[in-house]
Amino acid sequence: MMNVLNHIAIAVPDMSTAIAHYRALGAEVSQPQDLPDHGVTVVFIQLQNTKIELLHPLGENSPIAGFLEKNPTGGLHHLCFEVEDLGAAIDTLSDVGARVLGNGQPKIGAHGKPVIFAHPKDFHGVLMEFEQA
Ligand SMILES: CC[C@H](C(=O)O)C(=O)SCCNC(=O)CCNC(=O)[C@H](O)C(C)(C)COP(=O)(O)OP(=O)(O)OC[C@H]1O[C@@H](n2cnc3c(N)ncnc32)[C@H](O)[C@@H]1OP(=O)(O)O
Ligand SMILES: [Co+2]
Repeated sequence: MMNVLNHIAIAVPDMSTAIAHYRALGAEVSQPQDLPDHGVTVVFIQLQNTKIELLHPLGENSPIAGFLEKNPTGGLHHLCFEVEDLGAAIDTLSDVGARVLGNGQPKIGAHGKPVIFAHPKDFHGVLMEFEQA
């Protein structure tokens, strides 16, 4: 069901500073992408075996605003796994008692594919994102 780690997401209080840090390390950093439907601006750092997603709040009701209030210098925000069948993943999450966020309906993510999130309190303290492979 899940066998690829698509990205590791980090919430950052200042996107320009974060981009500069990763570029200084020689990382390949994408241009910022506003995702108003998700309340974030994202940047992807391409690695050989996965990606890092830098996240910054966008708009008034960003779902990551609370996280940055609690973690003002930023922090690891979520893991994103690719799954062959997102519908089956939703069913499995329900079977194991994990709440699927956003009324359980997939949304189109930064890669133009459907994604869902499972509540961190139901996954050992880790916010889990699942993206249709
Ligand atoms: C999809 C586009 C893009 C992509 O990759 O394509 C993205 O990844 S967009 C990423 C941004 N979108 C989301 O994160 C959507 C899902 N997230 C949410 O709905 C919220 O962030 C939620 C519900 C997980 C938390 O919201 P909020 O912090 O406002 O709620 P609470 O303060 O009530 O938090 C409840 C409880 O959970 C802890 N928490 C919050 N965020 C995280 C986290 N990222 N990792 C681990 N734990 C988290 C928070 O501290 C609270 O714990 P408590 O012990 O009760 O204080
Ligand atoms: Co993500």
